[in-house]
Formats: sequence, structure tokens, C-alpha cells
Amino acid sequence: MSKFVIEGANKISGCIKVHSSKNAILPLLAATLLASEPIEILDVPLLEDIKVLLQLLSHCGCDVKIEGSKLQITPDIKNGDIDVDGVSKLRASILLLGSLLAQGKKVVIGMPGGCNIGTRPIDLHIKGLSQLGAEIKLNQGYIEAKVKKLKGAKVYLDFPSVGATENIMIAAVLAEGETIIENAATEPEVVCLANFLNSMGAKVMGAGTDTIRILGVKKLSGCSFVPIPDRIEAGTYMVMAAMCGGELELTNVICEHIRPIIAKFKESGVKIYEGENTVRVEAPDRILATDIKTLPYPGFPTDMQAPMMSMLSIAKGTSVVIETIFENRFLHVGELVKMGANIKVEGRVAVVEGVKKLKGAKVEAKDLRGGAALVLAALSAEGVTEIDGACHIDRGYFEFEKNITSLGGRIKRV
Ligand SMILES: CC(=O)N[C@H]1[C@@H](OP(=O)(O)OP(=O)(O)OC[C@H]2O[C@@H](n3ccc(=O)[nH]c3=O)[C@H](O)[C@@H]2O)O[C@H](CO)[C@@H](O)[C@@H]1O
Ligand SMILES: C=C(OP(=O)(O)O)C(=O)O
Repeated sequence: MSKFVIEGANKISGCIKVHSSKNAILPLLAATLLASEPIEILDVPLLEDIKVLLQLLSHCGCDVKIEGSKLQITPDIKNGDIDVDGVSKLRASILLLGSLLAQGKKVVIGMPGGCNIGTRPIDLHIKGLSQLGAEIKLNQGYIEAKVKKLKGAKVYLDFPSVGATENIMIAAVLAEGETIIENAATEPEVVCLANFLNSMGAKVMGAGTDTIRILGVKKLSGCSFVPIPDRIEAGTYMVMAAMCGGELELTNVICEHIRPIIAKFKESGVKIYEGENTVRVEAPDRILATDIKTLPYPGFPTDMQAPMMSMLSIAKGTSVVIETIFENRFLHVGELVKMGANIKVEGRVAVVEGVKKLKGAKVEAKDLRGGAALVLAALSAEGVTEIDGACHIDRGYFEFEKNITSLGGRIKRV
């Protein structure tokens, strides 16, 4: 297991191009199974989760070609039995359930994995797909599902789950008739999936609002598609510059997607300059405390909670951070405390008393964004920090060390 060794207190400045979004690409990959022609996806960072999902597509029978950052997938389904290792490594594997059922395949699939940030049930996925006519049962830790032909239906989600909205959308595009998803998630990744499906010939309307209407079509064609930039990767680098007293320009950013992050930076005294597809961050002399409450989009993203908490741990004043999406997303707190942060947690609320400086320590990344938060803390801290569990961070940040080094940070993998 590799770890990062970071020598802190170096200024972070320069320019970085943000990669395409992991959480947007994964649903696109699952949806390639719906097409009857080859699909090309451009500008893909070959992150761990993406590699695993590509392996699962190959396991199903698809031909997958990777040329640099271009993927070409020729869909074919020989096998709906995905009782294999990779499934439990990532959350998005559950989206294969929707695409295989859409093709009338009998599916056996293990429970999805992903970050250990809560119980993460899949009841809304199952409820939605069952309402489209699938017979689904859970058997000794596996999901077994079958259907001859899915039929459109009205599905109300009790919570605007990103994954459940994506799964139902994927399943509904080839279903007979009309599907309406009410209380749907409105995240940019859901809109990206709708655009992808529509460019294959699907009829998805209303993505980005809480009501999505899908008219089933008979067949989907191939397409060539560029996914949206990663709003969480962008936010993470913005925190890095703010904490490490530098100036950073990010290209390939959709400012609209990071509106809640920009709002919180401004409240913290960080200067933000928005360009057409760029954002520039200028660190203040001292970051100011601000409160955060994670919410579904367009609220503050839960994936930015941990990185932002690192920043608030060295702010002037007291910040209150409320995590409303995942019940166990404060695993980074104990590690930040080892670095000198003053944070107290009570249930879903963390109270962060800003300290002047963090200090290097031996810490452990326990999940993806919590791990990234530790890298940010370490880059700003006095002394050397060792972060175990680099594999968690690798799931979401492509060429992280290379980018950090190019900006003036000192990071090594050992
Ligand atoms: C691969 C990917 O895109 N992951 C993102 C996706 O995860 P994911 O799709 O898993 O997140 P959801 O929006 O589904 O989860 C939000 C909340 O709904 C609950 N829930 C979800 C489904 C369900 O069937 N039943 C249920 O109760 C979850 O436990 C959680 O408390 O959206 C999250 C919320 O923006 C992000 O943090 C993740 O980075
Ligand atoms: C939590 C995340 O991913 P996953 O849903 O795959 O665990 C994330 O990207 O922050």
C-alpha cells in the first residue's frame, strides 16, 4: 500500500487544467451498454474507478479500446452475471443493473462499494427499477434481477439520490412508453448523462430540474462525447491555493457548477475571478471562518466538505460544518486533529475552531475526499506529513502528485 510524504509550507501557484469528471464519466460508461454501435468518450482521465468499470464492461462482453485519453467502447452483452471482484470496489457499478435490465438481460451483481461514508443503501434504485417492471431480489449479498421488457412508469424518489436518478434514467431510455422521475437529483453529472443519452438518440427531458421525463426509444446509436469538467477536482485545487498562500488559475471549469463553492470562498475572504471557462484564486493573508451545510445540488456539495474543513481548520474564528447527506463523512476529523486542528464533532455537526498553523504528523486517508483533505492540510502545514492509504485518493485525482509538484508543492509517493 503506497503512502504520500509531504513537506509542507510551500506556496502553491500556477495554472492547472481540470480533468473531466469521474462522477460524470462512470454513468456514461454504464450507459454505453445501451447502444447498438460503438461509442467514443474523449478526455477521460484513467482513474482507478474508471479502469475498474472498464474491466466490468469487458467482463460483460464489450470491446474496450483505450488510446491515451480517448475511449472507444463497442458494446456487446454476453454476460449479465457480474459476480466479480470489481463490483464491490466502486459505487457506480450499481448502474450496470439499470443498463443490463434495459437490454432485457438477467442480472446477478454484487453489492456496490465506494467510499465508506455511510450505510449507502440502494433501496431507491431497487424501488425505481421495480416500478419499471423489473423483478429484483437480494440473495446472500447479491442482487438478482430480471425482466423481459421494462415499461415506463412514474417514479417518486424519497430523496433526490444522484445514483438512483441515473440508474432509473439509464433503464428508462429503452423502456416501453414514458417514465417520469419526480424529486430527481439535479446535479451536473445527471445533466451530463442526459446529454450523453440524447446524443445517442434517447429522449430525456428536464434533466437539471426535479422532474425528468423520458420517452422510451427502440434503439440507441453510437456517439462521440466530451464529459463535463470535474467540479470537485476544481474545488480541491482551489482550497490548495487558498491554504498555501498562492495564486492559481484553473482552466476547463464551468463556473456555474462550482457556484456554492465560490460563494463559500468569497465568505472566507479568498479572492475569486471568474473567466469564461476559467477561475483564478488568490489567497488572503488569513482565511476567515464560515459555516457550511452540505445539501443536494445546487447546495454545497458533500464531496467538498472534507477539503473545505481542512481550509476552515486554519481560518480565523469558528466555523460550523453540517453534513446532511452522508451520516459517516467525518472520518478525516480525527486525522486533522492529529495535525493540530481543533475540531469537535457531535453527530452530523463539526465545530471547527481555527488555529494559526497545522503541523506535520502521521495520518491515514480513510476515504477519497477525506484523504484529499489531508493532502491539502499537509501542503499548508509546518513540517513533514505521512499519509497512509494513498489508494483512496487515487480513486479521484488524476496525476495528483504531478500537478501538485508543478504548482510548487513537495509530495512523494513511497
Ligand atoms: C460515483 C458517484 O457519483 N458518487 C457520488 C454520488 O454518490 P451516490 O449516488 O451514492 O449518492 P446518493 O445521492 O445516491 O446518496 C445521497 C444519500 O441518499 C441515500 N440513499 C441513496 C440511494 C438509495 O437507494 N437510498 C438512500 O438512502 C444515501 O445513503 C445518501 O445518504 O452522489 C453523492 C452525493 O452528491 C456524492 O457524494 C458521490 O461522490
Ligand atoms: C464519494 C465519492 O465517490 P463514491 O460515490 O464512488 O464513493 C466521491 O467521489 O467523493
